[in-house]
Amino acid sequence: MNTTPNIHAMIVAAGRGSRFGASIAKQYTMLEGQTLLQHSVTRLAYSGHIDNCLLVISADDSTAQQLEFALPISYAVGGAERWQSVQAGVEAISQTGADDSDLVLIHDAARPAVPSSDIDQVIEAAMLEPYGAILATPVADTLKASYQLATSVEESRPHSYTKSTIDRSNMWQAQTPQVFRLGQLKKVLNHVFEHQLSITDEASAFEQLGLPIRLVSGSRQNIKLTYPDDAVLLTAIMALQS
Ligand SMILES: Nc1ccn([C@@H]2O[C@H](COP(=O)(O)OP(=O)(O)OP(=O)(O)O)[C@@H](O)[C@H]2O)c(=O)n1
Ligand SMILES: C[C@](O)(CO)[C@H](O)COP(=O)(O)O
Repeated sequence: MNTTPNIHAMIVAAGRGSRFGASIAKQYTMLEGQTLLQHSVTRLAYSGHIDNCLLVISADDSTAQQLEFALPISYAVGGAERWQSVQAGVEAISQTGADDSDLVLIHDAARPAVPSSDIDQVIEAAMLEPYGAILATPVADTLKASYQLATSVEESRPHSYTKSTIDRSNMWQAQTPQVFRLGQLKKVLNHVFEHQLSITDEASAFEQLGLPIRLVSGSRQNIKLTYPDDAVLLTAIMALQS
C-alpha cells in the first residue's frame, strides 16, 4: 500500500441548495466576509497535505471563476446528483495522469467550518487504508424511527409518530472530507452507475460492496449548511473559529 500517495482534493459545489431556499446557491452565501466555497478552499489550504483544488461546479455557474481562492484552482462540471458531481471530478483527476493508488479527497462546499486538523487526520488515516477513510461524528441524540398517521380532513399533512428507538451505540453522522484510493473510487462509482443506485455519500458505495472505510471522529463544528436555521449556528461557529 502506498502510504505517501499524491493527494487530489476536490470540492463539490454544483448543488442548488434547494433545502436552504436562498435565491443564490448556498455555497455562495457570505459568512465572515467570504463565500462558503472560499472558506472551504481555505480550510483545505491550511492542511499540510493539499496544494491545489478541483472545484466541481454547475454548468451555469458564473460565480466561482469571479472569486479569489487560497489554492490554485481547476474546474469540472458537476451532475444532477452529488455522486455524479464526484464522478465528474474523478474523471477530471484521472485525466491528469493520477495513479490508482493516489488519494482523492472529496469535500462539501457547504461544510466551511471543518477544522484543518480534522482534514489532516482523515488524510493520514486514509494513507494507511486500502480503500479510504471519512470524517464522522458519533450520534449524540436519541434516534427515533417513525411512522405516519393520516389526520383529520381539516389538517393538510399527516403527523409523524415514534415507531421505535434505534440503538445509537454504533451510529455515526457522516461528514466530509471523505478520502479514497482513486482506483477503488472509480470502481465503486461505476457500480453505482451500472446498478442505478442512489447514494448520498461515496462511503456508502464502498459499503454496498462490503469494502471497509475507516471512520475518523471529527469535530461537531463541521456542520453542513442545509436548512435556513443552520446559518445561525454556522455563523456562530465561524465567528468562534476566526
Ligand atoms: N448535484 C450536486 C448536488 C450537491 N452537490 C454538492 O454537494 C454538497 C452537499 O450537498 P447538499 O448539502 O445536498 O447540497 P445541495 O444539493 O445544494 O442542497 P439541496 O439538496 O438542499 O438542494 C454541496 O456542497 C453541494 O454543492 C454537488 O456538487 N452536486
Ligand atoms: C456527503 C454528506 O455531507 C455526508 O453527510 C451528505 O451525505 C451530503 O448529503 P446531501 O443530501 O447531498 O446534503
